Amino acid sequence: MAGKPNLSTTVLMEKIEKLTAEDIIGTGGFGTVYRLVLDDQTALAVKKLIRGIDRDRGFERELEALADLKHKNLVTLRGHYSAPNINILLYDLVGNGSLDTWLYEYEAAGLQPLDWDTRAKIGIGAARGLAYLHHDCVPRIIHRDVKSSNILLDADLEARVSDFGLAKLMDLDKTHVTTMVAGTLGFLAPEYVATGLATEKVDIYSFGVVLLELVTGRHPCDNLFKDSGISLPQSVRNMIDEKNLAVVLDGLLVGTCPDEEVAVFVDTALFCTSSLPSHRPSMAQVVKMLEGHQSSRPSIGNDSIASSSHKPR
Ligand SMILES: Nc1ncnc2c1ncn2[C@@H]1O[C@H](COP(=O)(O)OP(=O)(O)OP(=O)(O)O)[C@@H](O)[C@H]1O
Repeated sequence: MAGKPNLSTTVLMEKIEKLTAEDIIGTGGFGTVYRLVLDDQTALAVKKLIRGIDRDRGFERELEALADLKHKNLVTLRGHYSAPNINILLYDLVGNGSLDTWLYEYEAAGLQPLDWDTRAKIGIGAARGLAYLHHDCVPRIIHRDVKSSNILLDADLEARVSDFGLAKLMDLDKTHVTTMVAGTLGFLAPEYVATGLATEKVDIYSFGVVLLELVTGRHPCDNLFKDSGISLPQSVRNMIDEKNLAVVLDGLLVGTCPDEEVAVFVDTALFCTSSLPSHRPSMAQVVKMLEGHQSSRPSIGNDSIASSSHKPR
């Protein structure tokens, strides 16, 4: 077992073996995630991978490199454990769920809709996390599966990017069967779908889609886009060409946010989702563009849309 928790592997594995269906947080393409609270109240997310990790192929080294990464906008990998029949990743538990739940299922989850300031904070935080992976890690890390369900929110609704590095590991092991390439259609850069070749620009495209989710409140896999064959970025481009920014704004935000801030987010998102990868900005540029909007912004709020009165799930 690599990384933290302050427990012997045996004790930890005993606790993990006792996890039941009641402890399940959710299931994704790589496996099932459980909540585990240790005696010292450390809360962990235990990801049980559906297929094995081949320990001879450098995965241990890769996982150890991932466990070394610390950034306030990344979900920390605390450890991993591989044995013939069990492969486990241990992460910090991020207590407030994923961004997609907050955007699309907030009513069912008993949450308040996200206000503009919080959405802007989440966009900037996620951009910083991704910029760290692209620019500050050696070798650099391409996420490959950037999407709103991989952006978790902590107690302060700060973004924590999850699942980085995992797509590459599992792709090497050919276990991720959700799509031919890692990722979810709707978020994927066209050249990634066509070639399967992942570069930083693939993440930047997907991040642009996430920015559009924050602004429009629309999921890129919405039937509307599937039926029309037009992607979320293309649909926003078309609408802005024809009319103005207000037509693309999430109805929940109308009248609550300054046009110039929304414009910065939309411009950045459209820049990120340029069809030619070479026309897309770097993540460092994205952070600068998004941060640029903050300095002189007036605070405009709407009491019906809360940021601080969220309820934990
Ligand atoms: N560190 C964590 N803290 C809290 N919840 C988590 C954590 N990691 C994952 N989850 C939750 O567990 C569930 C499954 O997550 P997982 O990352 O396996 O799949 P996904 O992102 O939903 O889908 P995919 O595998 O296709 O990317 C999701 O509801 C996710 O929000």
